[in-house]
Amino acid sequence: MPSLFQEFQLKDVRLKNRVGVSPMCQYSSEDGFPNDWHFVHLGSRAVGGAGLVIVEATAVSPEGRISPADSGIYLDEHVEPFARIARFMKQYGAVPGIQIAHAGRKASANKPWEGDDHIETGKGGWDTIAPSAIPFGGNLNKTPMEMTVDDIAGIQNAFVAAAQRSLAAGFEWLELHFAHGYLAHEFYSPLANKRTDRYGGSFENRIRFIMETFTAVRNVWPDRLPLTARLSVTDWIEGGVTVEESIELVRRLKDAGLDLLDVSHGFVTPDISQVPWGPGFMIPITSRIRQETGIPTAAGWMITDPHQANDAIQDQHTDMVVLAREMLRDPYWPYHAAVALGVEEASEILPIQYARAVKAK
Ligand SMILES: CC(=O)[C@H]1CCCN(Cc2ccccc2)C1
Repeated sequence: MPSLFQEFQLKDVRLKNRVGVSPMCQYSSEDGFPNDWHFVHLGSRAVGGAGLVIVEATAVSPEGRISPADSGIYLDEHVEPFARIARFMKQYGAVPGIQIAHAGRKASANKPWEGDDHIETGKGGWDTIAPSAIPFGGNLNKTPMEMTVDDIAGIQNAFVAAAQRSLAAGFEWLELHFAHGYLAHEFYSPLANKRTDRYGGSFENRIRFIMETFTAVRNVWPDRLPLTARLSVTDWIEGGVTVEESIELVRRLKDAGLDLLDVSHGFVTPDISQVPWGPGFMIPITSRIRQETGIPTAAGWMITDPHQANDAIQDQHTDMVVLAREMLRDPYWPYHAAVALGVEEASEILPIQYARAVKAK
């Protein structure tokens, strides 16, 4: 069986293959509620054969949404609509996952197709918060309010409550969003964090928010279920976070109970000129982190080809892959990959309703 289609056991959860659907913002909610769009968008990727489907960045508080249309799990009423989606995904063989997030200074923005820019406070937007009163820049140029230590504790409590609601909704895989220039990454990166208290300055201080938040969530998330994190392991920019620092952070998260790292990069400033874009460009860095920390990994970014994905796993560079845009192009990518890799009975990746018919020539 090709490596891509071998099962993957993580704690008490077993993925039927190594293909994950990356969390992808849909900007399609009202007051955070998932709806028929999310049910079809996520359900169809479970039907298409992915071993893991992760729900988009779901806000732990209303002001933690990137846009007013982001999904959220900051209300108890959010649980049941998400539970319906998680049940369906599980019924069709995908492990139901969810990413919980706070957008920090990148919050209060328009949808990408409506400008991707900040919305003025009082005109549909809201005041943003961050470790320091430093704007992201570009079209997200609102200056955030510097968080007090009480604000920090409040957001950490919101992450804990969001984790508890995620469990109640039936999710079995939780990913903390520590990447892409959102709140946790803003604390981690010297490019965004100029604090002079115990949450800023030294490496120890800059990782404090991440370590405290992770530990608080670990304490409420069952040990038998994977607790994972997506981390921007490099800012690519002088003065930003480095892979070397991130290896030390990952070691500490692993010691604190991290079960897998979803390796990502960048986006703490508008400058993406240093990013070495290209097919699978994050696989070598993922491999290094996996090697040097021993943490199971998910590799993402510009992975599109079945052989490319299979080789990354076969060659021990990562435990699994997470696909985003490729899954938008083709929800049935896992089935097509199985055919491409010569998996016997590839049609059985699909639900019973389809399998025989799909096999027939
Ligand atoms: C929530 C999150 O992490 C998402 C939001 C949308 C942009 N994503 C990052 C991204 C940037 C440029 C091209 C593709 C993807 C990050």
